[in-house]
Amino acid sequence: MADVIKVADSSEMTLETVRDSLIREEDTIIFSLIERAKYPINVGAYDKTKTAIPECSDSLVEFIIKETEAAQAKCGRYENPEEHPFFPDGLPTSLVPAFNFPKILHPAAASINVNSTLWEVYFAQLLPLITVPGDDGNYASTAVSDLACLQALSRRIHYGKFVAEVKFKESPQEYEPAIRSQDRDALMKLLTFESVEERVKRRVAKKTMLFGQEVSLNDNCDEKKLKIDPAVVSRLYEEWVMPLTKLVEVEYLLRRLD
Ligand SMILES: O=C(O)C(=O)C[C@]1(C(=O)O)C=C[C@@H](O)C=C1
Repeated sequence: MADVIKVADSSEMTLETVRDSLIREEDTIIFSLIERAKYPINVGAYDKTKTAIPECSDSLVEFIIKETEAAQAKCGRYENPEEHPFFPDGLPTSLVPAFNFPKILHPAAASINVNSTLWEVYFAQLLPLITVPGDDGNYASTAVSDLACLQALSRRIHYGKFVAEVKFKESPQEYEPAIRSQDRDALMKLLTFESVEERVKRRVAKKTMLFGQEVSLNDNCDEKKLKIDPAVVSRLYEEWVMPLTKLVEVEYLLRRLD
């Protein structure tokens, strides 16, 4: 049986353990992208004029995400420093008893939320790469799949706060001068590990190949039947997922000595 999952406190977090969390999140992201790719692009889900819900001027996807976030906020989802809403304004407060999440991050972390950028990138650039053109009318299921992708991507990207905290704690003397001079470029250079990024790109492509294949009892994987293209997932990581994670790391470090 699997070990009981334990919540790490700051003294237990290392660069290795935070990287392990990013690796585990890859699975969630890839499975959610595979689920979204089951439907065509379904532009009707994104068209504000097509929602037809009384007194609602949002698209169906906005409607579903706002309503879901409100329900999840009441259940305490956003009390967890790893979770960030897409529509933070006016969210209801949690109705459930507070869980004592370990205080690992600097309090300024709470002001960092790059979900509006992720939202733009996801709908304008990423979605057309993983879906085929067409409309099968499954707008509600499509929107629910979008939410799963967005939440998984958002959790991964904002985990950059924990990565940055660990890096800072491991060598404050390296980071402090750049933080004091608010030098974004220097911070970006310090926190970048190109060889790690190369491994991430190769691993997500490999996972996409494994998770997205047709499983047959007779023969081996038919690469022509992959549910999404491994090269596309590798590209998503290179162009958006890792750059946004690094943006979160820089934003966090800039405020780390406040
Ligand atoms: O592993 C790290 O050190 C991270 O900061 C995470 C990450 C990533 O997004 O995967 C980002 C920056 C590094 O260049 C390498 C990888």
